[in-house]
Amino acid sequence: MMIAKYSASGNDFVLFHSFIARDRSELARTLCDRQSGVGADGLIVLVPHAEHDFEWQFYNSDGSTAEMCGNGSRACAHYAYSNGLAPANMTFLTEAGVIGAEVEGDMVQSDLTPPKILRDDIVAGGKKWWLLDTGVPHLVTFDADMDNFDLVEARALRFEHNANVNIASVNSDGSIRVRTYERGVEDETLACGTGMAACFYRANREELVGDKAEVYPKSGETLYLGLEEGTITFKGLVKKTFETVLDVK
Ligand SMILES: N[C@H](CCC[C@H](N)C(=O)O)C(=O)O
Repeated sequence: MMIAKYSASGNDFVLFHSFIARDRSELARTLCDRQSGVGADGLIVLVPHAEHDFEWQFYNSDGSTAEMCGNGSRACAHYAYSNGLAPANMTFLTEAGVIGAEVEGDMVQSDLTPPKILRDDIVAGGKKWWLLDTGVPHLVTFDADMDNFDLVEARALRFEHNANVNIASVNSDGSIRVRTYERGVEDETLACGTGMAACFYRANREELVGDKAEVYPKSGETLYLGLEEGTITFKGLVKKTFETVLDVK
């Protein structure tokens, strides 16, 4: 089976397509292992869908499934278009709902599911946190000192709230820096799309930024976020690192 390895702003994925949806949790753990496998933050498998261009199965590197993945959706759209599985402007089904995506060269925009504020009253570690849903759950706090990301504290909050954990800082020019501890990877990743979306949305709701912002994850790449009629648009470059034949199914 041909598999592809992609990086979307540093968040990296193994992808392939299949006619059959099956439990691939064990395969995800095997392929995503950075010592004995290909190495990735997640596995994405595209399968046929009667109404949309395709449906996907998304697995974190620990084999857990997740309803949505912002960076994965951008890599997946590029993979689908490059392999003739979908037009440049496509829709596909995730457990979070239908995602629209548009491919322009290596620049891909995903339209995420409508963001929800689940809680805005959490206090932990002397910080005020919001819990938001941008396809998956995210805790968000603002902290000017981005070096102040305590991964031990983040891990505890991740399990207490079963959510990804983000710290963000709004720059004077309205751009946002974000660091994310990712559920299911159980570590900080170089980028987390739904996490950047959650940080952007809180900053927008608190009038710290307007309806558009550049967001910089740990990888330092530039992502373009927007809020259009209640939908968060998420745009940035993706890179196909390599493709190869592997005995997977
Ligand atoms: N680890 C997340 C899913 C992937 C999210 C992230 N990679 C993104 O780009 O949105 C979770 O289990 O909630």
